[in-house]
Amino acid sequence: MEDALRLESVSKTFGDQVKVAALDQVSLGLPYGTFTAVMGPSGSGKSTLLNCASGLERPDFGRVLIGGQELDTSDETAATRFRRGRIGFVFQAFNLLPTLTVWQNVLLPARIAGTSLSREDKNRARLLLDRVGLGDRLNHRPAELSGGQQQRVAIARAIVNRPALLFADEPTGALDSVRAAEVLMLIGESVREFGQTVVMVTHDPVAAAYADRVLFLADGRIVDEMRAPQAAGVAARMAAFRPTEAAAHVADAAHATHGTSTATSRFSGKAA
Ligand SMILES: Nc1ncnc2c1ncn2[C@@H]1O[C@H](COP(=O)(O)OP(=O)(O)OP(=O)(O)O)[C@@H](O)[C@H]1O
Repeated sequence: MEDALRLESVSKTFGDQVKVAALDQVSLGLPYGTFTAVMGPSGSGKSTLLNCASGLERPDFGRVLIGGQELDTSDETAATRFRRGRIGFVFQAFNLLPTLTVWQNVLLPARIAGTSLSREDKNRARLLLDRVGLGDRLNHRPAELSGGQQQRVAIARAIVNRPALLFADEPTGALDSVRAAEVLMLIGESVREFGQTVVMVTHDPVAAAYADRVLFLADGRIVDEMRAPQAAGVAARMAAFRPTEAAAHVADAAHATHGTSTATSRFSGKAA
């Protein structure tokens, strides 16, 4: 079976005079029903990877295949139609519509796709919103919620609509550790129960440890990976990047308490 997501030698450069290779011939394959975390120092290309993989940004070179089909971003309307129903996003700017209530925001993707959620889906949406602590906020508008609450609405929306591929950029960034753990468990359940494929950018080794696999980026390349990651091992790997970066990520890892690394390094050289 083809992968849920494949990148073949994807490159993306920014800048005119001074060129920055945000992605440098990145190839990867993510099977269906897998949860992958993407980590790396600031500026290593994580967001660019997410943007190119989801068709929000067009690579300069290389191909992106979703469910075996090439994502063609030359026709924006066709690309949008292709993404709809297949791809979900949880980004830092939560993309909630301000005039709609929590409940309407969660149901919106199904309405846009012209399908309606079944009674069972709606029950599940209610349960999910209960589980993320928003069961009593269904009629509130985003402006009446905190940043963390808005983030949880965006995550519930992404899970309820079950896109085959879900891209999440720092989905737990605005949450305290208890809420973050709840959300990450929900994402993990969604991967296992519904075969969703999730790609999550994070700076937090504890969050990354919920994934099946961590990809480490440096200077636009995948320089390492870890399967069945554990927080302490991920934190140690992050600490091996540049000293300035390491300081920030070691701080992140202060609450990374359990386990040891199960790194399967395919690369012997230093990452940065
Ligand atoms: N639109 C843009 N124009 C110019 N340069 C860009 C643009 N987007 C990204 N870059 C550059 O490409 C490189 C990779 O950026 P990217 O945002 O993908 O990194 P990142 O790993 O997500 O960083 P962070 O962890 O700080 O969010 C950086 O050097 C960045 O400055």
